[in-house]
Amino acid sequence: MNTPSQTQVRRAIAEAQTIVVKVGSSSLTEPSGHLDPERLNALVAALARVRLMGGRVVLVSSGAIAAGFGSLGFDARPTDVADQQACAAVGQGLLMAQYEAAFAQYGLRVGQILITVSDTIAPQQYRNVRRTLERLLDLGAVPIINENDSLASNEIRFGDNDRLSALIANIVVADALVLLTDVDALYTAPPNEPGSRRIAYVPNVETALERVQVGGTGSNVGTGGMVTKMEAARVAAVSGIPSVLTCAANAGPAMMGDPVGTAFAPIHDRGSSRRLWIGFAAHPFGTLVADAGAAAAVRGGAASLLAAGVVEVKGEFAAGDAVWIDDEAGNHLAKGLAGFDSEEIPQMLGRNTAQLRRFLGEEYAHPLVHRDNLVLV
Ligand SMILES: Nc1ncnc2c1ncn2[C@@H]1O[C@H](COP(=O)(O)OP(=O)(O)O)[C@@H](O)[C@H]1O
Ligand SMILES: N[C@@H](CCC(=O)OP(=O)(O)O)C(=O)O
Repeated sequence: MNTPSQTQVRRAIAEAQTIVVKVGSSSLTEPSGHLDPERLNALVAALARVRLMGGRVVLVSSGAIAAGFGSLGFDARPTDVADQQACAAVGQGLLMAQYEAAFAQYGLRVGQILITVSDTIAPQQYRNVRRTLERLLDLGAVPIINENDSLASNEIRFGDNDRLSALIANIVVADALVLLTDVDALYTAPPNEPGSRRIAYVPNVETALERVQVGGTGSNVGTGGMVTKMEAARVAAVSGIPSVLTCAANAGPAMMGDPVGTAFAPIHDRGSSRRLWIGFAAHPFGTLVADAGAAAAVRGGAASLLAAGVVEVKGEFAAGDAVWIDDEAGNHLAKGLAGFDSEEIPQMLGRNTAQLRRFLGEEYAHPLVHRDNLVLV
């Protein structure tokens, strides 16, 4: 696709019908670990304006842990995972109470959705999340999403909400993603470094990253810093979604297409959101090793992975879990959702569909990974 100009990208954001806005912990709380109602209300005012003008707004809000630790008696954001989960359980309620009251001033309802990575990998859950979000938007409500910190196991937590917001933008087929944080833009290096300069427009986030020095969080409540925000902007860009990164105080102007913060152009046309979700979110639990023929077929982009072309299965997984598809040299070719439990697969390897049907029964006469559930990496 042709690279759009900054003006075109800003205009696309201003005209977005469905918009996903992500706000970080540091933009909603005081360092002491209490919500800052003034900043939260200012953000809600900007979002309500877009909603009342007919836009469909999804808010991905961090801040549960930051809002909870002060009330639970911690002096600072705890580092122990169980402490963080307890703080999130308390803080999420406090956060939603504030949002409910703030949106109610504009006659708007909010709906809370808490998501874990593992909840959203299985096709059934993916469809449920999508359907609930769409119905909330159709009913005029503002969905407010956070990671389900109290349940998510640490190994597969997103941890920050930046990447989650880009995946949500995919799910709701958003026209724009707005990343709000405590710095007004992306800089050529962390803003406290002398000589770092604001970047107003990034036509290709993948190549730009080679020239920008991004660092971790600059606050004591945020997570991920600019690294995960760039990853979110990249996921949005390759999904065909323009994005803008700025500080929460600039939320209104950013959504109006004013030249604030940093705008990122889309770098591909839109793909299937479900496939993108598998590619970006699904955490692989094992590996299917393809022989040369199957590897070539998978690389071609339109083939399912058949048991006849698989030489080895590694790891333990259940049907519906994500797996890597590797070639025999160990290169990752694709990510996909397995059609069978790992323990069922060894007896299927090397057999064609007719043999699977004859020896194992009709229920085994299917691909190990169907092409609809497979994304090249
Ligand atoms: N190149 C960069 N440009 C801008 N900010 C950067 C850069 N590298 C690192 N940062 C840091 O990223 C921080 C924002 O991330 P984070 O603290 O995780 O915020 P949030 O809570 O909003 O997710 C900024 O405050 C800044 O200190
Ligand atoms: N889900 C967590 C998000 C953790 C976090 O701090 O994220 P962020 O501020 O977006 O870097 C919370 O609500 O506290």
